[in-house]
Amino acid sequence: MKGETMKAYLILEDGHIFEGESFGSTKEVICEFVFNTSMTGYVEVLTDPSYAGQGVVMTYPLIGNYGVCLDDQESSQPHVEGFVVNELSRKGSHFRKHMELEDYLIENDIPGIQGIDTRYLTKLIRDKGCMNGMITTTYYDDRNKVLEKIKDYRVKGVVEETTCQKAYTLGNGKIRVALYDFGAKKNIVMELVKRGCCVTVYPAWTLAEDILKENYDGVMLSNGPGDPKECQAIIQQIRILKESHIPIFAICLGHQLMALAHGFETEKLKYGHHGANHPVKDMNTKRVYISTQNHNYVVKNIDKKIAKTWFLNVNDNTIEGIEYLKENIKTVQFHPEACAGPTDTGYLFDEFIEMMGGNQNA
Ligand SMILES: NC(=O)CC[C@H](N)C(=O)O
Repeated sequence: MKGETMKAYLILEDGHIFEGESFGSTKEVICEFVFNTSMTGYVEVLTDPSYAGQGVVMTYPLIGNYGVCLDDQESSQPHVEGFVVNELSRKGSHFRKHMELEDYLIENDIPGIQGIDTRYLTKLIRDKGCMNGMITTTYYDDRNKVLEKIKDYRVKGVVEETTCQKAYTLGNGKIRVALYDFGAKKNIVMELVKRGCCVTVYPAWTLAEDILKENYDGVMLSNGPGDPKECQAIIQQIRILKESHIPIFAICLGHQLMALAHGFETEKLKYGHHGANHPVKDMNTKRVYISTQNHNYVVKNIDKKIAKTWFLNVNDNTIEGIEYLKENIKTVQFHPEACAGPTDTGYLFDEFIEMMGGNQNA
């Protein structure tokens, strides 16, 4: 409750218990915890649908200091299940601020816990891998009972939860793009609209034939939450799309699903990449860009007869982008639409425009 301090606990599946102070909603949640290394952009983090099923630990120690500007939301509401910070700034200061972070979390029923040694917690997740956990204001005498529940938790069915319910169109440019929404961030649409596109956003369960019959200039596959291998029905539709030779650009979950549609494999990383400071190398030009990332899974291997690695992660050499050799398809694991975050790779949207034949009016 706002104004009052109430104890809260973060209980991890390995038995670690952190005591802190509750903020935002006081409801109890169980989710998978990951850490995010961004120094700013907590509103964008909270509202990135790819976090559905996950709780986020911010490594930057002071969160909330510029409040919440609703225009910064990446979707209509937060998708993070729980929020862990070292110190919550109760009073934010910014000329664009609509409300305090705490009020925003109360309004959206998202529990937060502050006063946590997030440096220790991050090291723990880095050493042991991302873990399930619970945020609760209840003190449990019998921890074993809740530990069972915590361990049993799985991130599941989250694309269905975050995709739009009905198709809608934004922008009135000449280039017509269909965007498959697996839990899309708003800024993907905005980057396309800015470049003269008219974007129709489709629910994740849309059939490829319904998109193909509209004769779009290109298709975008969005980011989204969960394990890409869960999305078998979508992968089937992507196979149909790619057979049609329509230009396709994909980001994050879309990139993983396109790889699976080609018979490549994905795997889960130990603690994923979540932050606005991940260096990626363009293997064609050997240039390094700083990118924003939020993923737990990666494409493990590609068939060199079908595709080549386009980007590599400079920290751990994982695949960050794929170019398909004989198809008009390019995909990236990171977020060129990042907002807030580095905009270094925004030019990839220009490349997509080129893939669709260019824009005379741009
Ligand atoms: N941002 C995304 O699209 C994330 C993709 C996928 N859910 C992962 O964790 O790897």
